[in-house]
Amino acid sequence: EEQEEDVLRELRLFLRNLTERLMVDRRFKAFTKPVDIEEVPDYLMVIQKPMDLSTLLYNIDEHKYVTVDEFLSDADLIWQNALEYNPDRDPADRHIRHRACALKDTMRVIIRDELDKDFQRICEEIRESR
Ligand SMILES: O=C(C1CCC1)N1C[C@@H]2C[C@H]3C[C@@H](O)[C@@H](O)[C@]2(C1)O3
Repeated sequence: EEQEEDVLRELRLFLRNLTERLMVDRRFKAFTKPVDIEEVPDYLMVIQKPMDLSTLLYNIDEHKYVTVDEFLSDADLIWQNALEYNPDRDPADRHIRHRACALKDTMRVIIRDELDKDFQRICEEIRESR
Protein backbone atom coordinates (compact mmCIF):
# COMPACT_ATOMS: atom_id res chain seq x y z
CA GLU A 1 0.00 0.00 0.00
CA GLU A 2 1.00 3.69 -0.11
CA GLN A 3 2.62 3.66 3.34
CA GLU A 4 4.89 0.84 2.17
CA GLU A 5 5.96 2.92 -0.86
CA ASP A 6 6.68 5.82 1.49
CA VAL A 7 9.03 3.53 3.48
CA LEU A 8 10.80 2.28 0.32
CA ARG A 9 11.24 5.86 -0.95
CA GLU A 10 12.99 6.69 2.34
CA LEU A 11 15.14 3.55 2.07
CA ARG A 12 16.25 4.62 -1.45
CA LEU A 13 17.14 8.10 -0.14
CA PHE A 14 19.26 6.58 2.65
CA LEU A 15 21.01 4.17 0.25
CA ARG A 16 21.67 6.92 -2.37
CA ASN A 17 23.14 9.20 0.31
CA LEU A 18 25.34 6.40 1.64
CA THR A 19 26.53 5.40 -1.84
CA GLU A 20 27.20 9.00 -2.89
CA ARG A 21 29.31 9.61 0.24
CA LEU A 22 31.39 6.54 -0.66
CA MET A 23 31.74 7.68 -4.30
CA VAL A 24 33.26 11.05 -3.33
CA ASP A 25 35.74 9.51 -0.84
CA ARG A 26 39.14 9.56 -2.59
CA ARG A 27 40.13 6.23 -0.98
CA PHE A 28 37.34 4.50 -2.93
CA LYS A 29 37.94 5.95 -6.42
CA ALA A 30 38.91 2.49 -7.82
CA PHE A 31 35.49 1.20 -6.71
CA THR A 32 33.38 3.88 -8.43
CA LYS A 33 33.14 2.26 -11.90
CA PRO A 34 33.09 -1.33 -13.22
CA VAL A 35 36.53 -2.93 -13.69
CA ASP A 36 37.43 -2.33 -17.35
CA ILE A 37 37.26 -5.77 -18.99
CA GLU A 38 39.37 -4.54 -21.95
CA GLU A 39 42.07 -3.45 -19.48
CA VAL A 40 41.71 -6.67 -17.42
CA PRO A 41 40.75 -9.45 -19.90
CA ASP A 42 40.82 -12.30 -17.30
CA TYR A 43 38.71 -10.43 -14.73
CA LEU A 44 35.45 -12.31 -15.48
CA MET A 45 37.30 -15.66 -15.33
CA VAL A 46 38.12 -14.91 -11.68
CA ILE A 47 35.17 -12.77 -10.53
CA GLN A 48 31.66 -14.15 -11.13
CA LYS A 49 29.70 -11.14 -9.88
CA PRO A 50 31.38 -7.80 -10.65
CA MET A 51 30.04 -4.83 -8.66
CA ASP A 52 30.91 -1.14 -8.22
CA LEU A 53 29.44 1.99 -6.64
CA SER A 54 27.90 3.35 -9.87
CA THR A 55 26.07 0.05 -10.42
CA LEU A 56 24.75 0.23 -6.83
CA LEU A 57 23.30 3.69 -7.61
CA TYR A 58 21.69 2.34 -10.81
CA ASN A 59 20.19 -0.60 -8.87
CA ILE A 60 18.78 1.72 -6.17
CA ASP A 61 16.99 3.77 -8.87
CA GLU A 62 15.68 0.52 -10.40
CA HIS A 63 14.05 -0.26 -7.03
CA LYS A 64 16.17 -3.44 -6.70
CA TYR A 65 16.54 -3.16 -2.91
CA VAL A 66 13.69 -3.53 -0.37
CA THR A 67 16.01 -4.00 2.62
CA VAL A 68 19.46 -2.75 3.66
CA ASP A 69 20.67 -6.36 3.76
CA GLU A 70 19.81 -6.83 0.07
CA PHE A 71 21.83 -3.67 -0.69
CA LEU A 72 24.72 -4.93 1.48
CA SER A 73 24.79 -8.27 -0.38
CA ASP A 74 25.66 -6.34 -3.55
CA ALA A 75 27.81 -3.69 -1.84
CA ASP A 76 29.91 -6.37 -0.12
CA LEU A 77 30.77 -7.82 -3.58
CA ILE A 78 32.83 -4.67 -4.25
CA TRP A 79 35.39 -5.25 -1.51
CA GLN A 80 35.13 -9.07 -1.61
CA ASN A 81 35.97 -9.05 -5.35
CA ALA A 82 38.87 -6.65 -4.73
CA LEU A 83 40.35 -8.95 -2.05
CA GLU A 84 39.90 -11.99 -4.31
CA TYR A 85 41.34 -10.50 -7.50
CA ASN A 86 44.23 -8.67 -5.79
CA PRO A 87 45.68 -11.22 -3.32
CA ASP A 88 49.42 -10.75 -3.83
CA ARG A 89 52.08 -9.47 -1.40
CA ASP A 90 53.15 -6.62 -3.72
CA PRO A 91 52.42 -3.03 -2.64
CA ALA A 92 49.81 -2.41 -5.35
CA ASP A 93 47.66 -5.36 -4.25
CA ARG A 94 48.17 -4.50 -0.57
CA HIS A 95 47.05 -0.91 -1.28
CA ILE A 96 43.85 -2.16 -2.98
CA ARG A 97 43.13 -4.58 -0.11
CA HIS A 98 43.67 -1.82 2.46
CA ARG A 99 41.07 0.32 0.67
CA ALA A 100 38.71 -2.65 0.27
CA CYS A 101 38.83 -3.19 4.05
CA ALA A 102 38.24 0.53 4.64
CA LEU A 103 35.20 0.38 2.32
CA LYS A 104 33.78 -2.61 4.23
CA ASP A 105 34.24 -0.94 7.62
CA THR A 106 33.04 2.52 6.48
CA MET A 107 29.76 1.14 5.07
CA ARG A 108 28.98 -0.80 8.22
CA VAL A 109 29.78 2.08 10.60
CA ILE A 110 27.54 4.48 8.63
CA ILE A 111 24.69 1.93 8.66
CA ARG A 112 25.14 1.20 12.40
CA ASP A 113 25.25 4.93 13.26
CA GLU A 114 22.58 6.27 10.89
CA LEU A 115 20.01 3.57 10.09
CA ASP A 116 17.14 3.38 12.57
CA LYS A 117 16.66 -0.22 13.73
CA ASP A 118 12.87 0.08 13.73
CA PHE A 119 12.97 1.44 10.15
CA GLN A 120 15.14 -1.51 9.05
CA ARG A 121 12.67 -3.94 10.63
CA ILE A 122 9.73 -2.33 8.77
CA CYS A 123 11.64 -2.82 5.47
CA GLU A 124 12.22 -6.50 6.36
CA GLU A 125 8.50 -6.97 7.10
CA ILE A 126 7.65 -5.46 3.68
CA ARG A 127 10.09 -7.90 2.05
CA GLU A 128 8.54 -10.90 3.93
CA SER A 129 5.03 -9.79 2.88
CA ARG A 130 5.80 -9.84 -0.87
O1 LIG B 1 40.25 -5.16 -8.92
C1 LIG B 1 40.40 -4.13 -9.54
C2 LIG B 1 39.93 -2.78 -9.04
C3 LIG B 1 40.78 -2.32 -7.88
C4 LIG B 1 39.58 -2.42 -6.96
C5 LIG B 1 38.73 -2.85 -8.11
N1 LIG B 1 41.03 -4.11 -10.73
C6 LIG B 1 41.69 -5.23 -11.35
C7 LIG B 1 42.99 -4.62 -11.92
C8 LIG B 1 44.15 -5.05 -11.05
C9 LIG B 1 44.73 -3.71 -10.52
C10 LIG B 1 45.62 -3.11 -11.63
C11 LIG B 1 44.98 -2.05 -12.45
O2 LIG B 1 45.52 -2.06 -13.72
C12 LIG B 1 43.48 -2.18 -12.64
O3 LIG B 1 43.19 -2.68 -13.91
C13 LIG B 1 42.85 -3.12 -11.63
C14 LIG B 1 41.37 -2.92 -11.48
O4 LIG B 1 43.52 -2.92 -10.41
